[in-house]
Amino acid sequence: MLGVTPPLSLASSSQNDLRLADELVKVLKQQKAFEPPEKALLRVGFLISVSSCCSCSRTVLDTLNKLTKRFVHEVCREQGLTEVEMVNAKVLTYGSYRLGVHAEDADIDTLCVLPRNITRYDFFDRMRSILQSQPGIEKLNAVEESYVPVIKFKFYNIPIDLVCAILPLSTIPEDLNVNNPSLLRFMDQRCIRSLNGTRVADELLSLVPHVNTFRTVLRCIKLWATKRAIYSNVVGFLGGVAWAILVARICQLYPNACASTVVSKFFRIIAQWNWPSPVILKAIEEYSGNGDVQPWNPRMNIKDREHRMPIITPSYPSMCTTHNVTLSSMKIISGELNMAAGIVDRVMIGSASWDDLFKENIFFQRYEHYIQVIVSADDHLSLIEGAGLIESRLRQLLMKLESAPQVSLAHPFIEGIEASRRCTEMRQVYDFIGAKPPANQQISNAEIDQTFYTKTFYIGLYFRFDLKRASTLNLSAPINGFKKQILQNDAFDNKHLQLHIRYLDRSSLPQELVSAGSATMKRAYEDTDIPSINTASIHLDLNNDNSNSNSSSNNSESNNEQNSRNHKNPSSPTSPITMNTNEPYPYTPSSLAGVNSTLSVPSI
Ligand SMILES: Nc1ncnc2c1ncn2[C@@H]1O[C@H](COP(=O)(O)OP(=O)(O)OP(=O)(O)O)[C@@H](O)[C@H]1O
Ligand SMILES: [Mg+2]
Repeated sequence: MLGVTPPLSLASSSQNDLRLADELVKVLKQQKAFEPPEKALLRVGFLISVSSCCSCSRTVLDTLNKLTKRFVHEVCREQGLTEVEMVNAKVLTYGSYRLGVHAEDADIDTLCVLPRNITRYDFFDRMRSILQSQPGIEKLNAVEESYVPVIKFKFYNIPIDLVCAILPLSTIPEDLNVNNPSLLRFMDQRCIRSLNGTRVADELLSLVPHVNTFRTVLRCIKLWATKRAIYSNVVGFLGGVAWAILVARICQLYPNACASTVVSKFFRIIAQWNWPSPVILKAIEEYSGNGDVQPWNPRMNIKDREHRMPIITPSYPSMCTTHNVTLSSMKIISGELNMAAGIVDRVMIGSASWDDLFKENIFFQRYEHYIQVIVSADDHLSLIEGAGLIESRLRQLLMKLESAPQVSLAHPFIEGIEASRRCTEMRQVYDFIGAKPPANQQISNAEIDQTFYTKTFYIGLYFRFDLKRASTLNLSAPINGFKKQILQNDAFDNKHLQLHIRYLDRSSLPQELVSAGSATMKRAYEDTDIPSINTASIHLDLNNDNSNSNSSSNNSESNNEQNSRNHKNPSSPTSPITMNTNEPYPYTPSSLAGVNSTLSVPSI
């Protein structure tokens, strides 16, 4: 038996379900949930021409492996070691690539496994320079201070995440078994976390009854979650590993069922899960007392009790993959699961098709009210760094917004949207970065010739009451609180970066956003006008409290001041606050109801 409870059914699937499973695979292929063979070859083994000026031909993973060995040998030589060639290092994969479920546009998650004489500093210094000078590598960004330190880049346009783990070994055997727990004993926390991705992927595959069924179902769920704009760990939804654990759990509960049956069970069971009961694939291994990485344990750690939808990795030390989930994102995920359960029920009886499951959620048509968080820079590298910081902190803003009594739902779009524009007048700059131009015409008309870059994050807002009838809504405390937090952060480079937050109603959104679906928004778009604030429809006061922001956000502040003056509603103080009946509530509260206690996992 796999899993922490006996299976719910050992039955095999019906002929009808088997036929639907075949249809599902066809639809997944049409939807590019499988990587086409030519791209697969580029990643793993086929020879490609590196560049016109270079006679050698290599593959992405093969090249990374060779660069890693070169890097380690260089450092060993500098350390004066003899027999440097005897010291080995290697690259492993993790994430969806290792699970065998990566889609056409997925990243490759890679891990450099390094011997004990190499330091993390060497990796971020020497390895980074080696990568930087490698043909085919671009957009390199090292995020050294993150929870799992990583170097991100594109290699022949394939996004790569490269992390490193230093093992307590003098050389790394080619046939290293990463699942050997004794390896963890003398490793630092960051290395343990980095190694964990590979260990989790291997263990996940060993904990499901049929790997092929698991993979098909996971491809289906990943595609559905992407189309419905709920696939993203960083902004508070679920990322690849969390969806993988959920799918693996349902596979365990129906070990003999085919993919279509498992998909239908998946939506019903997860929609009714008795949160915060955790989803686990095996009993969590207790803290061994070695090192300071403690497995997830809500009885011992207060922080772990805050997790709303705990989905726990199987390998020691078990971690919660969903600590970013907020009240709003939980409502949204539950609503989407319920809707999908209804669709799949119809697919199973032949009154709907799989394509109906993968209809895009048009985020930019769903809400009346949006907040734009615009980070801008005068060079692209600063933008990448600044935007990374904002994205990783966006959850703080979401939590602040959803704690405002009037806000029923704060829904982040799953990714920031990049734009760049060459500006020849200062007024274009102000317009582009979302700041108000100064009153002084001379400054505003001043000529320049420079390209500016922005990354814009969107939050859809749903209010508890009808804004047209209610008083002016003051969201200045959460907005300014968030701004202050960012601007005071040392990692936010005030010299090159600016942050502006503003309100837009749906009619003021960039047109291409409103017409494009969530999945097609992945591409950055260039030279696009971001409209100025539509003053006629604003009822939102973002700047009416006592909290002050850092001076570099002055433009935005004065902008908001102006707006709040423009939009005082004379009847507001006495306007009754009414429930919003104009717009159907996008995720019904009933989507949170329903408990299936028989499925809950054992107490922890
Ligand atoms: N919140 C998290 N908690 C624990 N591990 C995580 C978390 N996010 C990422 N990881 C680890 O990093 C790996 C790669 O993350 P990533 O977001 O690329 O997901 P993925 O499974 O590779 O899916 P995708 O196809 O979207 O790339 C995960 O498989 C997991 O091992
Ligand atoms: Mg990945």
